[in-house]
Amino acid sequence: MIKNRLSAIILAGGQSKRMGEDKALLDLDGQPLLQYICHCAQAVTSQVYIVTPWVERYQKIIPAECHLIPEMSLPNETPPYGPLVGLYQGLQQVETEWVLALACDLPKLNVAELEFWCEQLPKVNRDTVALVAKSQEGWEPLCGFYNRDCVDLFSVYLASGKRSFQGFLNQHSVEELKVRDRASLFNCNTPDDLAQL
Ligand SMILES: Nc1nc2c(ncn2[C@@H]2O[C@H](COP(=O)(O)OP(=O)(O)OP(=O)(O)O)[C@@H](O)[C@H]2O)c(=O)[nH]1
Ligand SMILES: [Mg+2]
Repeated sequence: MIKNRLSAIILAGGQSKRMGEDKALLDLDGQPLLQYICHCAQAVTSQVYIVTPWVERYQKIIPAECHLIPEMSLPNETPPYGPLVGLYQGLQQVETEWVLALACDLPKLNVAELEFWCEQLPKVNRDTVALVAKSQEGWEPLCGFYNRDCVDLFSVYLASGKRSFQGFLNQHSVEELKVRDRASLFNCNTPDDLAQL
């Protein structure tokens, strides 16, 4: 039932400074990490989008049914604009009531876990604008769901010059997404993280 109410936005426009090479292209059991994330997302929605400034780089590696959204330049700002801007730009392109937001550096994400997350969506309160996982460090903004209403909230937030996802999530009506398999939140940011896999 949720499938046509839900789309997914994967962000793949980070600098990968800590990794030293593009995380989206890391090899995970023979497939690029971004491709793996696309396949996971496709298990819960047929509408999968990737927001990136590097459309050509990823065109060949993503499944044919997934759509690339080119990240637009912002006037008077130099890239990188950060993940909140990426999600905002993606949200403007989708039509579903809810969007699953994902990072491209989640090698332990899996379909069973995403299905568990999706089951929580119909139970959120009416005024909830996002359902997002939390860890010891705080919100995990790219492991969660955002209501389309967030487009307007992001717009106001960004216009005030703010870019922090934590700040945004703390100031709105956000519920904590229950996570069954904590490993699925594992963020592969550094060569050491990669070696752990
Ligand atoms: N489209 C888009 N995605 C971004 C941007 N910044 C970060 N992301 C994505 O957001 C997710 C989380 O990024 P991080 O792991 O925090 O940082 P990163 O920039 O990829 O890597 P570092 O340079 O090491 O901090 C990844 O999927 C990134 O590709 C951005 O400016 N635009
Ligand atoms: Mg990360």
